Amino acid sequence: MKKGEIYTGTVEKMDFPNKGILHIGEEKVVVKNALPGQTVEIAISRQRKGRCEGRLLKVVTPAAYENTEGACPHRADCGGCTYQTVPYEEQLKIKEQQVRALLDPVLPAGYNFEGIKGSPLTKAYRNKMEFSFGDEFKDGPMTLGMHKRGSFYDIVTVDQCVLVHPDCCKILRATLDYFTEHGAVFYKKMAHVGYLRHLLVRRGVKTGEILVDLVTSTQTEGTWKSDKNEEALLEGWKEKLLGLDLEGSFAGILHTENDSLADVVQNDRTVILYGQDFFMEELLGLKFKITPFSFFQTNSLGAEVLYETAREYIGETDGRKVFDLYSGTGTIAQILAPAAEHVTGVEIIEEAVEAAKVNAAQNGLTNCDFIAGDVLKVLDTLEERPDLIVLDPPRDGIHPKALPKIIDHYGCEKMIYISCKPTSLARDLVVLQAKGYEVTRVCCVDMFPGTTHVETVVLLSKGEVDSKKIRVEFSLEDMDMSEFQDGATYTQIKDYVLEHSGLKVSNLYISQIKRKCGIEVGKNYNLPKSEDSRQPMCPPEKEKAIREAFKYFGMI
Ligand SMILES: C[S@@+](CC[C@H](N)C(=O)[O-])C[C@H]1O[C@@H](n2cnc3c(N)ncnc32)[C@H](O)[C@@H]1O
Repeated sequence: MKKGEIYTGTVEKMDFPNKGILHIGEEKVVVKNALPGQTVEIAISRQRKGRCEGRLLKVVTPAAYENTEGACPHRADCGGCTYQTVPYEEQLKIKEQQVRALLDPVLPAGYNFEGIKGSPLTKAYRNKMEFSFGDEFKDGPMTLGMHKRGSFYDIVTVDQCVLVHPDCCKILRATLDYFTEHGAVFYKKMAHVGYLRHLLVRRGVKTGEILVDLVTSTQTEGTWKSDKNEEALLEGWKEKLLGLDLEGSFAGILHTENDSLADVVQNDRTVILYGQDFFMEELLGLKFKITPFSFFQTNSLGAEVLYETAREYIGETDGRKVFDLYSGTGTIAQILAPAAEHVTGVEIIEEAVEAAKVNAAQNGLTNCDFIAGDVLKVLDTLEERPDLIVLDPPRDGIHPKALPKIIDHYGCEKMIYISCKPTSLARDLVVLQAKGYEVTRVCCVDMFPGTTHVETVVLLSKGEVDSKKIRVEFSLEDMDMSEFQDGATYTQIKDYVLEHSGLKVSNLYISQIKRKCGIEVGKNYNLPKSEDSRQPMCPPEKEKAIREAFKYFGMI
């Protein structure tokens, strides 16, 4: 098979998270976003080391189970939801199969997999959305919404997005119309010029409280046409929002300045234009204060199912000391605190830790402490010995140096691992089992209907180390074994860079920076073939992001 050749075939299954698998003759081809049962036309995009990848050109025949009724009108363009046309029961089946396919090779045969729990809401379930300003076509009119499927630049206006409450869509539309009317220009992320960057909308599903934050650059000179100064421009925007006919009510309208080169929603300075800089949400009878940039599960009702599941797995906490590692705004800590003797939460985002402290006080909990810092470092300073540990790390899983530390220094009878990425979970479970933990219960909770994401909850109990029980027969195609060695794989580094800076980096760039940092790259790997051959050199912005990933993975 050659790059560019076009074929038609039927998708057999979908590997995590969105890799449709089909065979053209004897050849296995991986096609992103192609659903099982669909007959698709594809163009071969990559053929390397026995792995063939194709680009989806069109769906020739939909799968028998697909149903477009009530599906999102933006689904063809927006990169957000792959499973829009898949009935919910079928989505759950696909996700369950994908998680099992990743866990089966690393867990003992017959392990206790308890299935998948669905989300109480399958539409309008998200309490948070980050929209970007941009355009859909080169020099087209300004848009505000999500990245077009597979595109780094093009933005599709998603004012009928089905994942959020209609209030959020009205706010999006009003904001886009207002700034278009005033001739404001969006920030071009490669040229680093322009004003409007992102619109963050958070709305409590239980409380109906709305927090809106407009993120702009500080470039005010010549970036809009109306005669208003910045203050007047933002005042007009605020008034427009306050005049909307919404079901919920505004807790706050904010303006954040961000001049970072990376395309991520973050703040340099936030000003309150109306109300306050947080909104309240309720989970399992507790109240939580949520600030614009702190982590809070995006599906409030789904989070209740997730936390109930974790609480059930944990069982008795009476008189126990608990560590909640990667605690965010302290939700899990506070759900466990009423019965526990003491709970310690550790979280890297200071804003989230401050919110956790306020939340615990408001919920009348006096036996929780929250520490701001990197789990890897904070673990060295804790004197308390926990009876139980809850691990809820970010997508990359637990830092390769932090996991052995957690087990060796604090390893207690029971641990709960909540994971939003089954590949990193599978990797960490190998380490946990090798260190004597047994997986006693596993189940999935779907917090993200319509999308390919899924959460997995695992109960681990300390048992005897029995190497025969530990199966490490990985398919190298699904998982790179070098993930278990010191440092990180190229895929992990790429994922980290994309997630934390919004930048895409190539293997070539990573290897260039590895060399600069004196890290082993492998003989002749990505070296130019001859002295005068020209290779693109990693731009400074990407170098910075790659170095940050190296630091995160403890490689420098
Ligand atoms: C999946 S969230 C879980 C949050 C919380 N348990 C909840 O359910 O809301 C992961 C959290 O880990 C935090 N985090 C990421 N890296 C960290 C690190 N190295 N040390 C401590 N916290 C970290 C993130 O800021 C985020 O709040």
